[in-house]
Amino acid sequence: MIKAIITDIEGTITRISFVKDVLFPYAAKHLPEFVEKHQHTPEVATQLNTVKQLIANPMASVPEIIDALLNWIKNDEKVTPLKQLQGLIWQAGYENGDFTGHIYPDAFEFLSTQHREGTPLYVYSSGSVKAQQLLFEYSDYGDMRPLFQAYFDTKIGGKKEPKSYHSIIEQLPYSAAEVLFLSDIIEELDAAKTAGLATLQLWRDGQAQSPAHNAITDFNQYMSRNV
Ligand SMILES: CSCCC(=O)C(=O)COP(=O)(O)O
Ligand SMILES: [Mg+2]
Repeated sequence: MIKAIITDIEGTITRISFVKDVLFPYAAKHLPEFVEKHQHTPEVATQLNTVKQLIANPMASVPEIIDALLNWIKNDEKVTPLKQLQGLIWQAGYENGDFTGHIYPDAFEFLSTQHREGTPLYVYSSGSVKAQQLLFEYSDYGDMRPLFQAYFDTKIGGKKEPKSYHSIIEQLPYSAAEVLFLSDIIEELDAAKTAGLATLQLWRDGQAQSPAHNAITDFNQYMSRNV
């Protein structure tokens, strides 16, 4: 029996094009100035040091670090220091009203219903916890943060690695089999299933499907119990 739900964000409850065509370009546009300006604040300096390690260049200059980060944005690489910096950069965009966090209407209805009926909801996304909370605080439906119990990002591990799901389950008062993981990406669902979680794929944008996981095109199908 499912007692809790962990949801992915992009492609599952949020349109992929909102992330790719709105959030990523905003981050790319503002990242150089943001890094130049905040490079000495501890929160940013820690991430810049991690970038230096990842590009195996301990002496990398700020422009070289910026180039690496912009390249990762271009290739949609889920690299933790980039995701952490993106969260910090998007804050201004949300606060200035440049955009609101996209949530599919059926996803909002589903999450609200589950919350109302007492099913605890958790988030696991490659976007940083800060980025997740901003998206929900400034969502199309207003502040959705009260719907969620806790948030996980790649600080706990990559989403395609079973051990990340083991680590999350260790922090929850449920066994793996009692938790449903929602995602649009087969490799993430495979990793969750290997860790013992129940899985359900959201198949909204023609993503690859796998017979290993139930799939729905929107949450109305889940709510009418067609899965
Ligand atoms: C949390 S909003 C930003 C989304 C993002 O940066 C991202 O990489 C989305 O990855 P997900 O794991 O939610 O598919
Ligand atoms: Mg996703």
